[in-house]
Amino acid sequence: MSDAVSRPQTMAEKILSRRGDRAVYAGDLAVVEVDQVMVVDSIAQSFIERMQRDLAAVPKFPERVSIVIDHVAPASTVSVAQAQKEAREYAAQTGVQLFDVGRGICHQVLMEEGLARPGWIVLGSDSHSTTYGAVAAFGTGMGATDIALAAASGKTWLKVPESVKVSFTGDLRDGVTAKDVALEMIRVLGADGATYQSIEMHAGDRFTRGERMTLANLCVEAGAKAGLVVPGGEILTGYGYDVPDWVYPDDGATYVQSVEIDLSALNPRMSAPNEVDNVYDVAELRDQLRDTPIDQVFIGTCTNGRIEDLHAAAAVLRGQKVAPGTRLLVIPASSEVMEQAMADGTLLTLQRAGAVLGTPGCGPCMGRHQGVLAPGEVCVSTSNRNFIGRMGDKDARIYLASPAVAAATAVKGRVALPEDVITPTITT
Ligand SMILES: CC(C)[C@H](C(=O)O)[C@@H](O)C(=O)O
Ligand code: SF4
Repeated sequence: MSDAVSRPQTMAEKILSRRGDRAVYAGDLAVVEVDQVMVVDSIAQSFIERMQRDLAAVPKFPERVSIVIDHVAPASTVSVAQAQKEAREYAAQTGVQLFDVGRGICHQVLMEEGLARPGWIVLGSDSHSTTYGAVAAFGTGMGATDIALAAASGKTWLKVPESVKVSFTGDLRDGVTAKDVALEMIRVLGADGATYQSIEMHAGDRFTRGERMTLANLCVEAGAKAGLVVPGGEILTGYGYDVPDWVYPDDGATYVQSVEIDLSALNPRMSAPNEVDNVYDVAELRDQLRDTPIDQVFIGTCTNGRIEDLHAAAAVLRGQKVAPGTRLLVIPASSEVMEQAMADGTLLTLQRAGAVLGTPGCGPCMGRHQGVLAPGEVCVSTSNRNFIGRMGDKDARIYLASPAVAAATAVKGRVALPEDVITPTITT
């Protein structure tokens, strides 16, 4: 055991050891305490059924369980409304926390509420729960049964994942964003290139919390179990987090693969249908798609619906108009983001440019409501998935990009770069 304890560990191994009762390494089975269990509306009914019917249990620590009504909010059909009503009643009965219609997308809300913190284990009934890795929390998605077991017992078990080390070097050029980095990372790793692995991202002090969320969010698109960003920058200084010393990976920890991404060499990137790792330079697709009108542009989601994303879009859209024939939907990731964007005039800028604003939540991201696509339609979206049928009809096509590229595309009605819209100011 003492020998085992002294072996260098990755971040995933560190967190799973700390929240369990022994030192664990990739391949071991770990039984760990769970700091937060998050349930989304779409899964709430099966979660409640597992708790009540299968386990005959109540949440062991109600304050460690949250239900978020975000995926289809406000409700679109009677059956959705009924499921949400049951979720509300369940929260009232058991004392678990409820974040109702309009509060926002689960991952954004948990982060804003301080329900994901460095060194924690956060389980969500949603695959993009890797997002919590932005603040060095081991976040991962699980199905209703595992989520219910964790809520009932306060614990979970899992196989400790192997880790992939991704090191970022250099600095981003102007106009290149964390979304471009995330898309490039998924291209390099491949859509199933990190299956059941933890992607450990070494970024130094680069990237804000929101940008780190974008990076960790996309990790599941390489199949990852978790996406952990080594704490630095704003995480140490900006949000009052207590970042424990033990959370950092050890020198000499074991990685299955090490990848280096030179940020200074990156251009704005875009993922073409129908796989997230199908990534090209925007400039290349702009040329290829010169004659393809874009029907819908969607700015929002847990990937890119934060205030900095709306600012980036507004910077391009200020004084411009959305192209005739193109719809621009903007859905802030949370009520907090919406309030900030209201207070600083961002929403007015977007609205004046012709954007349609929606209730904070997932919006049309997974094709359930608020902007689904018709057969043959083409959409540029700031979300994280472009699979066949993801946003509506199976013959619609989805391109994934950063908010600035999405905004430029809305103005041009064709795939475009911000510089196609904004003329650089010449200073003397
Ligand atoms: C509804 C939910 C379970 C789903 C997920 O797991 O990710 C959704 O959020 C998505 O993005 O496809
Ligand atoms: S915004 Fe999209 S990706 Fe994120 S949780 Fe909602 S449906 Fe899933």
